[in-house]
Amino acid sequence: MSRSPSSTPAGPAHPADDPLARERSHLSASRAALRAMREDVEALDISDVTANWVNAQILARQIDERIKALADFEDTPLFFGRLDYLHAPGADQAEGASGERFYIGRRHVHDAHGDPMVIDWRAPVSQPFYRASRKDPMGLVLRRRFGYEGGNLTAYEDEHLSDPAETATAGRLLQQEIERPRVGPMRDIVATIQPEQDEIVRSDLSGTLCVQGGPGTGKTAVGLHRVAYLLYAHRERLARTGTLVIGPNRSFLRYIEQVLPALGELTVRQATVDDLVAHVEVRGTDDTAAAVVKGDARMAEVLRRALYSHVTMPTEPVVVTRGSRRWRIPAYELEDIVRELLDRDIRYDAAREALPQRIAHAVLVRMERAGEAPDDRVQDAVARNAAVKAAVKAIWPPVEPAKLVLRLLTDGDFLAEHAEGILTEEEQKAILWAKPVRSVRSAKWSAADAVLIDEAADLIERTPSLGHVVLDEAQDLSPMQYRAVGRRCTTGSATVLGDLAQGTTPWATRTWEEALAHLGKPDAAIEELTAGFRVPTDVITYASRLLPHIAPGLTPVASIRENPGFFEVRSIAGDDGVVAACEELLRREGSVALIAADPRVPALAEALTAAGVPYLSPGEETTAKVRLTLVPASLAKGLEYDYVVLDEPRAVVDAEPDERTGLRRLYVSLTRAVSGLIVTHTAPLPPQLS
Ligand SMILES: Nc1ncnc2c1ncn2[C@@H]1O[C@H](COP(=O)(O)OP(=O)(O)OP(=O)(O)O)[C@@H](O)[C@H]1O
Repeated sequence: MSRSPSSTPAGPAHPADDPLARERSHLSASRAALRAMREDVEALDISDVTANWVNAQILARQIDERIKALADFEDTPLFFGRLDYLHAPGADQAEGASGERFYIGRRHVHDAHGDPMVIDWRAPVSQPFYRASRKDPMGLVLRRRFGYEGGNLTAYEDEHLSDPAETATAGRLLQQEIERPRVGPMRDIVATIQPEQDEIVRSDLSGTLCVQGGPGTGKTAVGLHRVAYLLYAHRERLARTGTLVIGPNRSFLRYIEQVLPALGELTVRQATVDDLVAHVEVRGTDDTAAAVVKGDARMAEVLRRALYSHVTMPTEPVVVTRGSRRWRIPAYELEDIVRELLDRDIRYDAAREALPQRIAHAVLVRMERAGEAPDDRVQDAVARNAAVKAAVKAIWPPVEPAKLVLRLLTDGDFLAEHAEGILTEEEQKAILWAKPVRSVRSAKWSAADAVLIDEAADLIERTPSLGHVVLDEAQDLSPMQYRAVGRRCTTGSATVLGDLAQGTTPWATRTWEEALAHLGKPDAAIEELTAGFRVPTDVITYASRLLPHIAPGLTPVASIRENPGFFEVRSIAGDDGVVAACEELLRREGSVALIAADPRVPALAEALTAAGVPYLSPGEETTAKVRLTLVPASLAKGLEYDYVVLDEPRAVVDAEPDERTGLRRLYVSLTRAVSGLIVTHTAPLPPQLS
């Protein structure tokens, strides 16, 4: 590997001989070209091309979005790499096939002649930037990485991939990028995606992929870059069908929300599972026993049975009077029609809508036999006939999903009838509401109830499917929640990201195979990421002591950070010691979190306030003045900070209903720090840590 003079600006006297100066001039030229591209769009006059106001609005919005997508952010490098190919890549390559040298960046930039100045990192021609190796140079002679300070290009680093004399070393620029202190929300990793991550990012849209990875292995980053990649590779299809990123809670979504826009993707919806199933207002909570039963996949069958119990076999004939004639469809024939509809794989409402037409058809057959020649209009009229309507209402009445669930949860006999042989009596008792509830509106629905309503709604009417769904922190979902996500990608695919060791719900996934089956994607490939980009070696080694107790069989994360970080377990006398540890870490650069068991948070908030140390809540953006976030352990998942003070491990474990969940919560809390961790305690540490 050869290196530039790093950040020393001094170079040869003539800029033309100085490679760094040449690269800088390509950067300025690319910036100018991007500006010109933006100005071209801004100058578009649409007054002549749009016939009406609505079209003009749509076009204006598209132009607006395009202008936004063409923005040049001063401190974001426009390109971060360069590839010199031995030969021009095949003439069939989509972008820039004519040249042998390509600059790789966040977006495509071309000059006034349409020749590429910067190639989108997602283009096929860019792939060797992430994948080429000495073993397989992929046609490259040179891979160059650029170092920036703010928006200024200050360094570069070369790999001559086909030069046998050059030895492979971990690049310093790459390492620097990985070790950069964290400030504010999550940022993209587009300049440093690693080969095993790139394989996930670029894997095909058609298949579902599940990624098991320990803390800080880049699952979230990979999932977000995968969306950006898929939107590039399948722009039209996904614009039609839509993409969705699902995260565990609001603060997590706020933490990741800027990554996709920074990659130029402004249209991806980000939501929690609760958002997806928000059919009712959630104001209640379940005890664990109830939540476990409600989240169990067997509930789907209970709901199905309860719904279809509304279908009543006809006992009376339908008699349709038209003019002077009466047409009679006997009960046994109606029954055949109903049975045939029940056997078909269609939703409850689709069958309900088909029923009047089927009955009308039976009437028409009789009319024809009697020598009449009825047409489609007659069939429609018969289907709307009062007698037919009344029969349909009696046989296949409309059902409201929330009312169905309400009845199951409040009417013990109704529940018993449909849960017979599926749920035990005890399980039924666990989910029955103690007090009667009058209406859907007055019910205190829980999050698990909303998922049941979503299941019922889907039994009645098919939920539309998106093109691709990324499901992060997937290990925590209940089987019923997996089903809710799965029905949103029945005709699309999913990327499932998670860590079995970080499962902290009572229903947390035991195996990915099981989870994928509930999701409806049993054939998904399962990949594992084990290189850790976040947590320093000493810290991850300490946290990994818990692995045999929380997820035996999982591979511990191997930290690839060179910076050894800073790690201390400190016995203290009281909350003053916690505040002191925070103040100590605040003297360093970067973000600081105080993570504590949820019940400890109020006392610590008071201690910080008393000491005059300002702090934020998770999801609030840090400022130069306030860099400390007080994080309840229950919200720490998925987040990261430069420095962490972890308060009282024993309390973190004890705050959970059982020890294994407690230890998993502790594992999550211990693995949030990038540069350093202080564990403070007054009580003895959990023995599993020793
Ligand atoms: N290839 C990479 N280059 C630079 N930074 C990376 C790379 N991959 C991951 N990171 C960084 O490592 C940190 C951890 O990544 P991320 O949050 O995606 O991990 P995770 O596996 O989702 O962790 P957790 O299980 O704790 O949620 C992030 O700051 C991310 O930007």
